[in-house]
Amino acid sequence: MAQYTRVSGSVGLITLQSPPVNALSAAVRQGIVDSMQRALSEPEVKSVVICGQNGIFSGGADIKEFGGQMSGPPLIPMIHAIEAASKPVVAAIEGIALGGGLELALGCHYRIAHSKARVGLPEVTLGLLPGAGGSQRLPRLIGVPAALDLITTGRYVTAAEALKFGLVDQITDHNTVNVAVKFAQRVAGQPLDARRISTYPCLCPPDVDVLFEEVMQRVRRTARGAIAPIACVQAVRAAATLPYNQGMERERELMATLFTSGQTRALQYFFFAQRAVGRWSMPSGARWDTSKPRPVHKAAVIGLGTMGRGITVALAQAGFSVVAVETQEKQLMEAKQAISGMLERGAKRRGVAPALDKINYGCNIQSVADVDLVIEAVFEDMALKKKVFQQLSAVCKAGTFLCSNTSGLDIDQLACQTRNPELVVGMHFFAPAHVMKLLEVVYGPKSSPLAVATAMQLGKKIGKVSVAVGNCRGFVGNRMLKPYLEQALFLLEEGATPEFVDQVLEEFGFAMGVFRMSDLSGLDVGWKVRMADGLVVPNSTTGQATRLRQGRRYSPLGDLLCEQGRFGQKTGRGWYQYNKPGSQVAKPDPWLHSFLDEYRARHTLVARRIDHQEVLERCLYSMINEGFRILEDGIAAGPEDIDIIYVFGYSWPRHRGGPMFYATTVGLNKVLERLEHYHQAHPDVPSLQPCDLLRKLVASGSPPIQKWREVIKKVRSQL
Ligand SMILES: C[C@H](O)[C@H](C)C(=O)SCCNC(=O)CCNC(=O)[C@H](O)C(C)(C)COP(=O)([O-])OP(=O)([O-])OC[C@H]1O[C@@H](n2cnc3c(N)ncnc32)[C@H](O)[C@@H]1OP(=O)([O-])[O-]
Repeated sequence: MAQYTRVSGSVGLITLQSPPVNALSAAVRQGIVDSMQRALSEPEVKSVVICGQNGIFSGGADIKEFGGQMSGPPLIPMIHAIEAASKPVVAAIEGIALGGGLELALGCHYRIAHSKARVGLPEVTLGLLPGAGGSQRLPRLIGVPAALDLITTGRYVTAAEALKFGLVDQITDHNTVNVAVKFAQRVAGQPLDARRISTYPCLCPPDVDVLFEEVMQRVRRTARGAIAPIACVQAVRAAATLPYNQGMERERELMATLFTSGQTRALQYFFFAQRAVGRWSMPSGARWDTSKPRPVHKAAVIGLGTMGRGITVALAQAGFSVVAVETQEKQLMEAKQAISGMLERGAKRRGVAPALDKINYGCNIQSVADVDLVIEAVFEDMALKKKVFQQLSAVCKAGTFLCSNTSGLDIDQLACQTRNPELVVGMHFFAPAHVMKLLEVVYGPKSSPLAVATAMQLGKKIGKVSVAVGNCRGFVGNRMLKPYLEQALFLLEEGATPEFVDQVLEEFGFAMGVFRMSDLSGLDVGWKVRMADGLVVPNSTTGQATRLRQGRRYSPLGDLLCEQGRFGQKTGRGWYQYNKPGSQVAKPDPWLHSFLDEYRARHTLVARRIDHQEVLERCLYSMINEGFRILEDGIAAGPEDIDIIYVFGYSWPRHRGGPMFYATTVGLNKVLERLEHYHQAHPDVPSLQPCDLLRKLVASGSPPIQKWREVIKKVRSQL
């Protein structure tokens, strides 16, 4: 709701009251309409101030209302009435003014912001556009180029930048509401026509058509199939080319298209999923709100290879003191240089001083004796990691948390090497560790809720989206990646090419198809894991046996490439060819096509035409099926955990919500039916055999994804 009070005798103060972010729900909108009527009707009131409770102006329209029937006064006429008001209305912006919240402020005649406030129109991140006049008023106020930037990116701007844009009229370090009330008293009675933004001409730079073309090309290139960024450009173009009312009509049309699109539903689901993963729980019943973390002031990183360096930078940039240990002297010197460079570049981008003094380097593990938490990032070898955990357990002070950055090895085996296995968890970062947002926090059977809570909080403090998952081979992300990669290889055996498979997956929205991604991360990484698992039969040339492992279909294609030193970008040859080792531009390789033809001939495989649908269904449904197995095993507490992991860690297109949400858009019964179809065709591929949980969800009428946790709980209780 919104509270109306009269202050300083002549100022009507309207306070938005809907914690935690004063979202413009139906009740808040009704409160604003009622309060404005009172303010305009009371003769003593000469001007009005709108502010938000709890130091927050407004987080915008109430996203929770989008799924249902909209009720209460609509936003657009409410804002029009404020703009048309006969008394000056001043917005007092504290904390944040986002989306509809900023659009409300743009309807006011003046905007006063606190120096720490941030404003923005992030609707595009929800698959929408500023649909309450923002796409028409903002270009008129700050110009087309700046408006295009803010609306197509959804980025927030600081109060200082907003003042520079002319988006706010004044910023203050003092109590913003008091400053706004004084300001409102000062402007009372002054003419307002020149303060009604909708009446402003939309000033365009001379090359405006070129600008729109450039922005549209950039947006189309980076959108990866998302429709909202394109609609945002079209809406601003309407502001630049049409009178205000016609522009508003165009905004309404575009918004209506987006509002009913599957993409905004996926992005709204994703918005709340991002918040849901913070409310973690473990099968033991331990939860985020019952497990208090222990503060970490000083951390250590053991092993300064690529991952160790990124983790050290992430910790130092977040203000933690870090002891960075690398036993190899030469590696240590190279790491020191690399880390300093990453810190300096990062600091330059953010306009702050590099946190070089936060790090103490050493080559002796003794130097971590007094830290609160250690992250081990040595080579992905169990024997080596066990040795490190034994050393750490002997060296570290009592109570030190021991964490491993392993990407899939057994956390419990590492915990058993220590005096306090309850203080051991996995902290699985994604490369580059100082850039990628995702962190899988992996708990083993002995991990304590205290250790999980501490790792989750540390993840949040270093700017990561942390997801708590159980201990199993590959955890969640890499476990689901296995059937996805497997199907891609089988499709090559049956007639597809890497280019075609990648094209289908990139059109679906992945930043990189499976084969380009494999070349980037290095084919030898998986090869070494398969060798350790005894799956690789060197120099396997012909015969069915080479394509079966324990009765399961297996494709040795990746092994055969590695045996020829084709590790991907790092060797200049992989599934694609590259100009030279390390270059990133993938080009189709005729050698690989003839290699595939010979391989099929050797294994009496007849290539057949494979279409888009089959590539998508086999690669994605096998991954989704593994997702259901993970939920059934309790390794992930809910579908949101899996979807957040895949969007932030594996470039699953955000506008498709994530693998599990995508399954709901296809229809669980369709996913089940197609898996059954493919499993029938490939009975020696267990990852295509539909998971029981999927069958149970379909049998119970395919409940909405928000209801799956209840079904999972019931299914697991029957296990
Ligand atoms: C017409 C108009 O053009 C269009 C159509 C629109 O206006 S579309 C809407 C445009 N607005 C946005 O995109 C801003 C979305 N919000 C945020 O970016 C962030 O929330 C935040 C404001 C920067 C605060 O971050 P935080 O980290 O301090 O807390 P939090 O955990 O994120 O949020 C705290 C709690 O508030 C809930 N919440 C936040 N914003 C909300 C919103 N706009 N509607 C409903 N709930 C919201 C959130 O789910 C969480 O709930 P719970 O999990 O505790 O139950």
